[in-house]
Formats: sequence, structure tokens, C-alpha cells
Amino acid sequence: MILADAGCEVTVWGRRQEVADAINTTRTNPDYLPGFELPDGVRATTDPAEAARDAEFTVLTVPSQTLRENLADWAPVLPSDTVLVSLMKGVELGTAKRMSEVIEEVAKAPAERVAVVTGPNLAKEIAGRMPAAAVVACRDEDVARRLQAACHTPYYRPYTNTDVIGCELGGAVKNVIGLAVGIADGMGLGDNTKASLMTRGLAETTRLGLAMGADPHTFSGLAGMGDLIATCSSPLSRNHTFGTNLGRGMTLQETIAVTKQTAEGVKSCESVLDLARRHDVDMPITETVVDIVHSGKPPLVALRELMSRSAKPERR
Ligand SMILES: NC(=O)C1=CN([C@@H]2O[C@H](COP(=O)(O)OP(=O)(O)OC[C@H]3O[C@@H](n4cnc5c(N)ncnc54)[C@H](O)[C@@H]3O)[C@@H](O)[C@H]2O)C=CC1
Ligand SMILES: O=C(CO)COP(=O)(O)O
Repeated sequence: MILADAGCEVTVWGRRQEVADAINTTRTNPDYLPGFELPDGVRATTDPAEAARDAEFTVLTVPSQTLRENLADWAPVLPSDTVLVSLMKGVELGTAKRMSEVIEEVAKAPAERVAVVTGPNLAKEIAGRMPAAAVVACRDEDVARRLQAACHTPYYRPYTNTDVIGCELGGAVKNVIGLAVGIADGMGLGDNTKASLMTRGLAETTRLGLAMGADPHTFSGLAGMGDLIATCSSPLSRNHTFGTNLGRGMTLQETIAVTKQTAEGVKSCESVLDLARRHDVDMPITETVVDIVHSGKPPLVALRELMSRSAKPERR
């Protein structure tokens, strides 16, 4: 929708014929965003070759853990000069790779042809054309500028950045912190708890980023602080909602059953922790989320443990 509103011709690929038909005939996606009309510049198809034909930009947005498999199917039909754009906010389980790394590997694309768009961009608000800012990151600043121009609209204001690592980490780890804040909200805790988790969550994200070569300033920008605020404060956030259900006492299976859309942090908390261990970085909130979500540790016990860690200076 953003690209079409900015004047691009857009072809959306989807798996199900009925969804593609609904987009082409009713100009809506009734399953995911009912009531929002898509611009005329958007067409849908189930044929990846048709979607990718002559594409200047190929925007990739499937659940992170399915990217490798999907992209392997699409790679043969991608134009050799297309810029591959990731909207995904996850880290691959098993390899601990960021989405841009998976793209480079599977599509055999140089980093200069891989970009990331991220920031506080809750889908439903974007669909309502409510004003939002974002970050367009690419190692090649000229490519970032081209993509910035391709998606700049009166309601969508993208800024460029060349720190792809920081932008991707900001997006992936805020989902984990969003789960933690949701759990705290579900337990009936207050705004001090929320602010403390967000701030210390950003501190551990920045620590990981520094160890991985990211620019620490990225984390106080839209890809870090901005997205963290949106996810941790909005009832629209799937990660926040998922955490709230857990904090209210639902089991993991019950929570998964009531979650209709992708809450990336549920899987990526494990791959973020893997990444932290590979880089020898302490991420206590992420570790706590993994314990609650995947080891069934009761939130109250986990909270007590988190609060009784040894006392430290704020900055290490
Ligand atoms: N929804 C949001 O507000 C935002 C989402 N994102 C990111 O976008 C990415 C995708 O999430 P959403 O679109 O929001 O999730 P979603 O759950 O709303 O939609 C996922 C889409 O992927 C399809 N899908 C599921 N499994 C698939 C598979 N194995 N192969 C191909 N397609 C599959 C589904 O049919 C659905 O169309 C995530 O990484 C998320 O973090 C980023 C910014 C905002
Ligand atoms: O990334 C998002 C907003 O920028 C969406 O957050 P959720 O995946 O938690 O809904």
C-alpha cells in the first residue's frame, strides 16, 4: 500500500488463490486487514515469477523462520539486479542469522543489494494511513536513498541508515522485550515495571549490538527506541498481547491457540539468546523470557530471580 501510494506499481505474491482474488476484485485483504481499501496500483498473484518480473525492489515479508525455505523457491525467478528488502523482525533459529544474512546467503546477493525497512510500523495503523516514521537501512547509502524515495508518502516518512545490523537487532529484540512487558502487564504490574523493562531491555539490545558491530546510536532511533515504544505500549502488538496472555496465566499452548498472527519474539527469543551466547553478552531479560515461554518457569518466580540479580552500575 505504501509503495503504491508513493507511485510504484506493486505486485503482491500470496500462497492462496482466494486471497489474491479478493485483493484483485475487492481491493481488500479480508482475512488480515478487513475494511482497508488497497490502492489501484496493487495487484496480487500466486505466481512468484509474475510477482518478481522486472521488480526494482522485492519486498520480503513472511514469518522469519520460513524465509529460508520460501526464498530458496523464489531465488531462481528474481531479477539479477533487484534490491531485496526485508520487513521481517526475527533471527533464524539454529543459525542465529539475521534476515539480511539469510537473504544474502540464499539469494546469493551482495550486501549492497539487501535492505531493511523497520521502525514503529504497526500494520493496522499503517493501513489506516496514520502518520509514521521508519528507517530504510542498506550498506549502500544510494540504494537506501532510492528505496526511501520509493516509499515516501504524506503519511510515511522513511529515514536512511547504513547500520543494517543495528536496525535488524532493534526490530528482533524489541519483540522479546514486548513479550516481557506483556507478561508484566498480564501480571497486573505497573508502569514503573514497564519503563524499567523497556529501558533495561534497550540496554541489553545495545550491548548485543555493540558486540556485533552495530552503531549504538541506532538503538536510540526509530529502529530501537521507536519500535520498542510502539510494541510495548500498543494493544495492536501481537508480541505484547502474547505476553499479556501468558502473564494472565494462560499456558503456552493456550496462548498459541488464541494467537492468530505471527508473534516473532516467541521463536526469536531463543535465537536472540543464542546470538547473545555466541557473542558472550549478558541478556537477562531475554533469558527470562525464554525461561517463561519455553521452560514453563512461572512468571512470578522468574520476576523474583530477575530482581535479585547482583547489584551493578547502570553502564558497564
Ligand atoms: N504486522 C506488523 O505490524 C508488522 C510486522 N512486521 C514483520 O513482518 C513479518 C511478517 O509478519 P506479519 O505479516 O505481520 O505476520 P502475519 O501473521 O500477519 O502474516 C503472515 C503472512 O505470512 C503467511 N505465511 C505464514 N506461513 C508462511 C509460510 N510458511 N510460507 C509463506 N507464507 C507464510 C501467512 O499466510 C500470512 O499471509 C514479521 O517478521 C513481522 O515481525 C514488521 C513490522 C510491522
Ligand atoms: O513490529 C511491529 C511494529 O513495528 C509489530 O509488532 P508485533 O509483531 O508485536 O505486532
